Amino acid sequence: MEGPAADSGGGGYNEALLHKTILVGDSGVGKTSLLVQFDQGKFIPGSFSATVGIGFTVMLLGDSGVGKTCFLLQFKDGAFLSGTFIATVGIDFRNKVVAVDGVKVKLQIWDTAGQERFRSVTHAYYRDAQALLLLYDITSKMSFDNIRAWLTEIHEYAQKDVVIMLLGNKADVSSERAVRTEDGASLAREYGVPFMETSAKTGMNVELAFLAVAKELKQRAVQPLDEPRFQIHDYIESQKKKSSCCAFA
Ligand SMILES: Nc1nc2c(ncn2[C@@H]2O[C@H](COP(=O)(O)OP(=O)(O)OP(=O)(O)O)[C@@H](O)[C@H]2O)c(=O)[nH]1
Repeated sequence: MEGPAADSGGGGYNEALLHKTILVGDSGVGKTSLLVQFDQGKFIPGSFSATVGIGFTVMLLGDSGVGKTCFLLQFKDGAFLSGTFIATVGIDFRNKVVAVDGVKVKLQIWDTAGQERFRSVTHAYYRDAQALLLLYDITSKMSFDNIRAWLTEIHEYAQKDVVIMLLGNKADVSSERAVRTEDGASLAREYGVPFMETSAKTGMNVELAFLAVAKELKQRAVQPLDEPRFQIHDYIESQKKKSSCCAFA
C-alpha cells in the first residue's frame, strides 16, 4: 500500500509506483485504525471518534533544506528533528485535526520534496491543495530569491483561489540571518499574501500558520451570512510573535 507518498527513506525512487489509495466503508468499520496501523505500526484501542466532516489539504513548498519536514513534524508531534538532514523523496503526508471556533477541521498536510528532480511529481498534486505554505530559510538568500519562481509555478499549477502564505523559517538562527524581515514582508505585500517568520526548532508561529489557514478555509466552506468575513492578514498580524522579540529559548 502506498499513500500519496513515496518512501522518504532515500534510495531508489520509482515515479511509476506513485498512486493514491482511498479507504471507503461505513463509519466505525476501522478505516482510520487501519491507516494508523500502517502509518505508525500500532493500534489505538478505544479511540473511535467519527472522522470530522470538514477537511482540507495543505501543501508545504519551498527549496530543499528550508525546513518543510521539520515544520510539519513540529506541528504534528511538537518535536524538532535536529542533526542529519534527510531530503524528502517525492511527497509525504500527515493528518492533524485542529479545532476552529469549536469545529473539528482535519488538515491533510503534504510535505513535498524541494529538490528540482521531484518537481514533475509534486506539480501533479498542486491542484488538489486548498492552501499552500511557501517556505524560505532566512539564513539562505538563494531560497528567498527562488520564492518568485515558486509563486510562478503556483500560479501555473494550483487552483486559482488557493490560500497562500509566505513563511521565513529558521528565525531562531538570527546570527546567520541573510534575509531581512522587511524584505520578506515586502515580497509578501507585492503578491498580496500573508507573511510571518517561523521556527520549526522553537515552534514559533508554526501552529499559528496552520491555524490561520484552517480558519480561512473553514470560513470559506461554511460562512454564516451574518458573520463578518475572517481576515487572515489581520488575524496573523494580531497573533504572530516577532523574531526580534523574546520568543526564543
Ligand atoms: N535552526 C533551525 N534549523 C532548522 C529549522 N527547520 C529545519 N532546520 C534544519 O534544516 C535542515 C533541513 O530541514 P528539512 O525539514 O529536512 O528541510 P526540507 O525543506 O524538508 O528539505 P527537502 O525535504 O529536501 O525539501 C535540517 O538539518 C533541520 O534540522 C529551524 O526552524 N531552525
